[in-house]
Amino acid sequence: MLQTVSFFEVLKNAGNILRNPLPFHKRNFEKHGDTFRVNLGFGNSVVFTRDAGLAKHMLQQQHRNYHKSPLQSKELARYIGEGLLTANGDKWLKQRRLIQPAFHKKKLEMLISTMQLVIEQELQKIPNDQSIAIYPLMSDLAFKVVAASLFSYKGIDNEIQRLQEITEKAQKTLIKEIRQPYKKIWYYLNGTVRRALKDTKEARAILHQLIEERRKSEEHYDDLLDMLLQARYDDGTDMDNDQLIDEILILFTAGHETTSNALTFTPMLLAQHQDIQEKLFEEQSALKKESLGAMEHIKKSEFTASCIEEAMRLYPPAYFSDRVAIADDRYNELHIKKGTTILISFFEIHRHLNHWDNPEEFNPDRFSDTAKKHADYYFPFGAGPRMCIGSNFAMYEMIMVINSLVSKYQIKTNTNTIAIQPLITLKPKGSQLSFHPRVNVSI
Ligand code: HEM
Repeated sequence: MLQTVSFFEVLKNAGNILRNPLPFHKRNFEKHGDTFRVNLGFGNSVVFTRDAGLAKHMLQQQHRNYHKSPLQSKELARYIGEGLLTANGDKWLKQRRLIQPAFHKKKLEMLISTMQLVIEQELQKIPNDQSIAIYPLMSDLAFKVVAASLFSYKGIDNEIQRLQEITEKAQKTLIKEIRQPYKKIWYYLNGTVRRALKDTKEARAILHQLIEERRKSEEHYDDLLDMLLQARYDDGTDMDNDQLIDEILILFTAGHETTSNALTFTPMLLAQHQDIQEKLFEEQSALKKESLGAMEHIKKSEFTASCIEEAMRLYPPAYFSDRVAIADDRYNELHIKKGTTILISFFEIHRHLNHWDNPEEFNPDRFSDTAKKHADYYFPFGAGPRMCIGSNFAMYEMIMVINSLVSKYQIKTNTNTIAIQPLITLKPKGSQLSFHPRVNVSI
């Protein structure tokens, strides 16, 4: 029988939970163990877990018995449609089979030069020797990398800019609705939701036009859009424009904020750990001498990968996920009734004393051999068949960004703490850093 946090306890802490639910989660895990129930009143409850075995059970071994909760399959789907991230069951499987090949490592290699170009352009916006908020810069960079990988965008900067504004606005509106459910009706009445949905229609119209132009074009771009247009279902048919637009909006949403969060937390941690930053710089200086091709360079940037992996352990951008049991199930002694919603805290699993020595410490060497050795309790990209389709894409992009930053600059900070904002993703709160050019570095 699971221990339960009462509805009274939830109400008493409502203000704090709204601001940052993580201390409430931690307190209750410490008090009630790795899995407990939270009573949400009116007959509703959610089970919280930081049991890595239960997480794998739901995401991997018994994944067919667990669907995404209405938070993703309904609320998020209202803005970005029904596709990879938001669909369940057969529809999800059909889309995953179709889209997966476009994210295969070999295909991604074709995107590397486009990604590198955008990254270099965006990083040029960093002023020397001044304190700047790095998050907005990384947010633009991450959006543009996905957009350029999809559309190779030449001459459509305005359209891409508008798509970014709309994607970001839809996410903000959804956060408001979720975090302040009692104001939900107000957001409908005062037009906030209507405006966001109207903008979404505009985004769909822009994408429709871009897709139609590409369908008519004789040129090959070898970008993600070409790959998605060429993809065929088992019966030989292709995606219609509506489905393609859903999937593109999903790639924008799933690949944008998560990546910008990790690309902010990693330099912040490096700024606070100068010795680790120096080790990274040395790895890069040595690799430069080898004059490798871009892909080979990424693959050999092992310490960079370890730093990013360790940053995502401490600050997983997707810090939780949830599933609903669609039939009764059992995990060890735990009976899981049909309809139970279970929230998995990746944040807590990544800091669990059973799995990590000194979990609060930033120590990239934990990942020195291979991240696979932690695969049973390390889930930055989820696990099982619904694991992030963009994990390689994201790792390549992040390695290129961090390599470029550390090779050119010494990154510094005035603070030894990192403040967080847990919203749909785990975002940094404040991201001031200063970038000091390294002397005698050829770039
Ligand atoms: C650091 C960056 C990223 C992180 C931490 C991340 C994390 C995750 C996680 C944890 C999931 C699984 C969610 C669940 O099971 O409930 C997921 C799914 C997904 N991610 Fe990512 N992601 C990142 C970047 C990307 C990028 C760059 C793309 C695409 C360009 C992408 C596209 C997707 C899609 C489409 C799904 C849904 C897959 C499915 O359900 O089949 N992600 N991501």
